[in-house]
Amino acid sequence: MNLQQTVTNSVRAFLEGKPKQVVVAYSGGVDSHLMLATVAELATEYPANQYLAVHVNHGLSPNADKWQQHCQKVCEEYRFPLKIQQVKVQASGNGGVEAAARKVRYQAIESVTQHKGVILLAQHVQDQLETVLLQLKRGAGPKGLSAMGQTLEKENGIILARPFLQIEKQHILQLAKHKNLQWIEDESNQDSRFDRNFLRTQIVPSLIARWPNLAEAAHRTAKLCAEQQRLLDEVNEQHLQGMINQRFAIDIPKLLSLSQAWQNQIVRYWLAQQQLTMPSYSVLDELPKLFHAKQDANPSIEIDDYQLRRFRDHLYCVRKKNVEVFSERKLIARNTILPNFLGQLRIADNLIGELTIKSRDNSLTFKPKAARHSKPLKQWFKEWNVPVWERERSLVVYLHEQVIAIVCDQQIFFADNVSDDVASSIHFEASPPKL
Ligand SMILES: Nc1ncnc2c1ncn2[C@@H]1O[C@H](COP(=O)(O)OP(=O)(O)OP(=O)(O)O)[C@@H](O)[C@H]1O
Repeated sequence: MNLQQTVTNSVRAFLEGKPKQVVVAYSGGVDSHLMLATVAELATEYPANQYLAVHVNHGLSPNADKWQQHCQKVCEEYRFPLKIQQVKVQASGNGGVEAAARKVRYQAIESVTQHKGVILLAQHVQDQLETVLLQLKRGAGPKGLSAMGQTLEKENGIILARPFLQIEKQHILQLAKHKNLQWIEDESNQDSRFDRNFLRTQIVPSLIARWPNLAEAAHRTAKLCAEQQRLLDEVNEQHLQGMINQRFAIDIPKLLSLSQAWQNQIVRYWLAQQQLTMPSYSVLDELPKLFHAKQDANPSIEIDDYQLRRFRDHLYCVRKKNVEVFSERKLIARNTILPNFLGQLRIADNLIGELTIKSRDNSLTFKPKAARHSKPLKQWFKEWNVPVWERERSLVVYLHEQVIAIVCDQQIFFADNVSDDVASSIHFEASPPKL
């Protein structure tokens, strides 16, 4: 098979099947330009798909606007629809500006991608080698060494795909030159203050000169680690299911009945299920103190933007900024992601624009459906055994001026006077999802 065919086939695999939205993450660099060119060529063969290119303008480089114009020009030539996403990058926490830019970039691209849509990213096998090396530098275990997967279906139903992950950078360059593509060079790629650039410009070339197959070998290691991690996660899942309550809190005595290594495994798996940053091993070492603190103590462990807390022999994970500023919002979309990990509301068309959600008002009296007597909300929380910090996170759903439901802690409660029609038009998915 020649190079052109290899590249075309690697992309084709993601365009086949049921019609879907195909989103090309287009930076203007050579890799994603070749991706765009390949998709543009194949699009006529798969006309039922919906196509879109997205360029994220981070505004970080003095050339950012020129790159944006370049991407607009190229997409016009291909007659390929393009969406420009302007973002603001605020460096904070681990990884500095690079990590912050990556995070907002993915969010910006996903925000224009539909459920079950595929985002095509143009990372290649040398990028994979760099990722494995960066993970080694962090002392990662099998999960980190799994590096980038070829396909990943995210919790929000969006698929991240990397068709070029087994393709050599030099082959991408060769084909791009052959096709006479005009791409931009990001000058910051040469800045070796960034770890990835340091590896790319100063380390990887000499490693590849000595071991030409190293990138492929690293990709194989990543795949093997991902496989091991999947096996481990199957067992983690079984353990976790046997020890979590309705609020996704871990039963501490059950956890402590396992070996230390499994305890660490399960806590890390549990946090990963909630999409939270992984704590370091030194933080995990603090857990026994939390587990064995006096019953009347209120201990907590701080990690980035969340806390681990113990409440009635259960381990809870709580966002530090407990109440996201959220005073009132009219629901104008069929799917609304609620703040504070409360979950997602799905609303039938007839109720869109009619419903409003507001933060909880303490004075509210609410009567859950099927309850016989109306009681203050406070009372319900007590009866449901909702920890104090979680009470702050509930939201009230209004239909016009009437309270019809309360979303609280992985559940939605409808008021008694709500008709079955209205109640069945609102679906609530808890977050994190029940596994
Ligand atoms: N500003 C951006 N807008 C849209 N997609 C982007 C942007 N930056 C990167 N991407 C996507 O993420 C992938 C990985 O990013 P990375 O920074 O490694 O690539 P790059 O070197 O900037 O560009 P390229 O891969 O196009 O040569 C890119 O291949 C591209 O698909």
